[in-house]
Amino acid sequence: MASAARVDLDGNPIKAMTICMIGAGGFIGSHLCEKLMAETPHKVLAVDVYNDKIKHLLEPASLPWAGRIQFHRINIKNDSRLEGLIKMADLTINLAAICTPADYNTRPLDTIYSNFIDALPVVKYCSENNKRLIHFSTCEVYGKTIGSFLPKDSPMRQDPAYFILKEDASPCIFGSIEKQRWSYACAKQLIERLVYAEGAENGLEFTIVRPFNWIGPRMDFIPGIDGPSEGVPRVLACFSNNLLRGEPLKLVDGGQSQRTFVYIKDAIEAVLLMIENPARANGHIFNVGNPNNEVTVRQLAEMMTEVYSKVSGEPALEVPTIDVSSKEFYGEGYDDSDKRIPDMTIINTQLGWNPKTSLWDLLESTLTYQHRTYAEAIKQAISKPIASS
Ligand SMILES: NC(=O)c1ccc[n+]([C@@H]2O[C@H](COP(=O)([O-])OP(=O)(O)OC[C@H]3O[C@@H](n4cnc5c(N)ncnc54)[C@H](O)[C@@H]3O)[C@@H](O)[C@H]2O)c1
Ligand SMILES: O=c1ccn([C@@H]2O[C@H](COP(=O)(O)OP(=O)(O)O[C@H]3OC[C@](O)(CO)[C@H]3O)[C@@H](O)[C@H]2O)c(=O)[nH]1
Repeated sequence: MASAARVDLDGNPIKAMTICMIGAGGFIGSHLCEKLMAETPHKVLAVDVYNDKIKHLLEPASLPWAGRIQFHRINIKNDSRLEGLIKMADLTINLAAICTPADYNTRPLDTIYSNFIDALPVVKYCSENNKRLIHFSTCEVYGKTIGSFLPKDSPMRQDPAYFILKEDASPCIFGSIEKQRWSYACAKQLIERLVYAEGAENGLEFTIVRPFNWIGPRMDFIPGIDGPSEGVPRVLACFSNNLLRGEPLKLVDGGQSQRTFVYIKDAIEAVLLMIENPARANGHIFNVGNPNNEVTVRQLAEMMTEVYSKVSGEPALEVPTIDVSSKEFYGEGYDDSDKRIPDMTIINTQLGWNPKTSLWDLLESTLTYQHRTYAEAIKQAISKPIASS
């Protein structure tokens, strides 16, 4: 039976479009490409320096969507082919970024260039060619909550007005300049302001996405297995690496920071709604997160330890966590967001989207993937004698 014609939220038929996806080879990009290939008629021009996370979508030629996804190995810093791809597409999605906190204070210039300078031509080509842009920013543009400046024991800290982060109301509050951690968030803030100005002055049709800690399979890398041994990925991969190696999980400054985590598969649903409902998404900035999944980093470590024990069948360590200073773990210039709870009003109103997956469930499916993918390789790596110097 022919599948029913797909319609948008207002009942209009959805026409097949061509999407230029920059950064398609990354964590979010790979899941978005999977969704677009499996559930839509759209075509993807996948632009990235790497394609290992989307190779399963590109080969073999017998895949049902073959011909609808093309990989272009391009570094957008310096490649004249970029404008041509943007002109070929109906929509450009820009995911490209250095977005691992360990880089922000140690590679601040690369971080600023990647998140601001390198995005400038993408915005320019979209605006000059009247092409729609979905630009990926970050929840980190909010920085710290207003409540974090109140006395520690102030009851006002419990008032949502002091911590709920709202796209069209909350300020962006960063640390001082020598806290170079904020190089990333500040670069993201300025590119948001440039996109917004292109919309206001030149009519660019844009949507800005502020992801709130999206996690799931294929996020970052496991150091020493599919990434550099000395690499420091984001917390999911750090903790997964510790669990896979039977090491205690390191809690930076005691793991007191709070985060809300959303399952990548829930978040991708929100992005697909933005893609296929331009009339509802254009001109908006969207928080995309799960306010129901808030934990401290310490609680995340405890939950991941429990879930990993269940999926691997291995007992947890007697002492599953150790505290480390941020200076020791990240080096000079680190600082942190205290709390990140997204206000969901705008995305609910415009797109009717809400996340579905609990933190326990998303950790169970993600750690099952991590164990299945890496446990054997880690066992081999650990059993190999260290080459004598
Ligand atoms: N994952 C999250 O929870 C999260 C949270 C906040 C913001 N974001 C934002 O979402 C976007 C995607 O994040 P992700 O988690 O998929 O990260 P990722 O690092 O997995 O993916 C980024 C991709 O961009 C590519 N890239 C970087 N610079 C490039 C260049 N010059 N030319 C071509 N390709 C380049 C990288 O090779 C990588 O594949 C980023 O802009 C990030 O700031 C993600
Ligand atoms: O081994 C570890 C690793 C990290 N932490 C602490 O966990 C918190 C979260 O860290 P992380 O996931 O690396 O990143 P952030 O949430 O701080 O910022 C990211 O969020 C969005 C994005 O923009 C892109 O993904 C990025 O900036 C943090 O408090 C670490 O200190 C730990 O204790 N142990």
